[in-house]
Amino acid sequence: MDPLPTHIPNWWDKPAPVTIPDGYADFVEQFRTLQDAMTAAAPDAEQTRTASRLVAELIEVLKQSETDEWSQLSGRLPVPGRGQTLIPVVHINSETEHESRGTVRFGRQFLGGNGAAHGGAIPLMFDDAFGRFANAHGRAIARTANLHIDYRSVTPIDTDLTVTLRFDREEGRKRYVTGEIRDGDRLCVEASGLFIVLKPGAA
Ligand SMILES: CCCCCCCCCCCCCCCC(=O)SCCNC(=O)CCNC(=O)[C@H](O)C(C)(C)COP(=O)(O)OP(=O)(O)OC[C@H]1O[C@@H](n2cnc3c(N)ncnc32)[C@H](O)[C@@H]1OP(=O)(O)O
Repeated sequence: MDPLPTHIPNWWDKPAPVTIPDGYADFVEQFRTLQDAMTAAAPDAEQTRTASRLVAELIEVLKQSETDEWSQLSGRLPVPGRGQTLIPVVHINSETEHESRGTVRFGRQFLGGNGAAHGGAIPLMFDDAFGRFANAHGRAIARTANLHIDYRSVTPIDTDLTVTLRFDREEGRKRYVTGEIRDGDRLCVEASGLFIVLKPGAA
């Protein structure tokens, strides 16, 4: 597992960092496994009742620590996937200011049909990966203005795929990024995005 820092950094101009408890990263991984297991299962009535009771207990435990956006942990961890269990996790193997290379594996929860990843999971992955990359390397905060996806061939689930992101150019407040997913040599997806640096005072 990727090493977990002990605190969340301030991505926006917000108060004090939040402490990450021991075991939280493992819990996030378990939660992703739960989503895969849920998708892959065909429980009988008794198994459904048991699973439902356990999930109800889990909800009760988590609700005890419900908090605001700036204190929550999910989506804010400075690690691959950011602790956001909805998003396919891109593991970065190498990165410069201009290019990022890594891997992604779409688990069973991202199944569209017949072994192929859902067409909506792919832009979700790119928005997050582009968003992180476009905002990395000391660059000022920018938001996605547009995102374009070309599905060139089927993207398989449960397969280690390579992801490449490129920071193509910057024109004033506009940042242009492109990327692709490959299964071995086979091109699965091409993507491009426009990120716009926020105007002073914009949130
Ligand atoms: C959220 C970030 C957290 C960062 C923290 C640290 C990172 C931690 C990791 C986080 C990883 C997750 C990252 C998720 C990233 C999202 O998903 S962000 C959420 C999705 N995006 C949004 O909600 C954005 C909604 N839209 C907006 O807020 C505004 O439209 C925008 C995009 C800020 C632009 O508004 P604006 O600043 O008023 O821009 P404006 O002055 O109208 O236009 C500027 C230029 O851009 C052009 N332009 C504007 N929109 C478009 C467009 N759609 N198409 C083409 N051109 C356009 C204009 O024509 C203009 O061109 P020029 O005349 O200068 O040549």
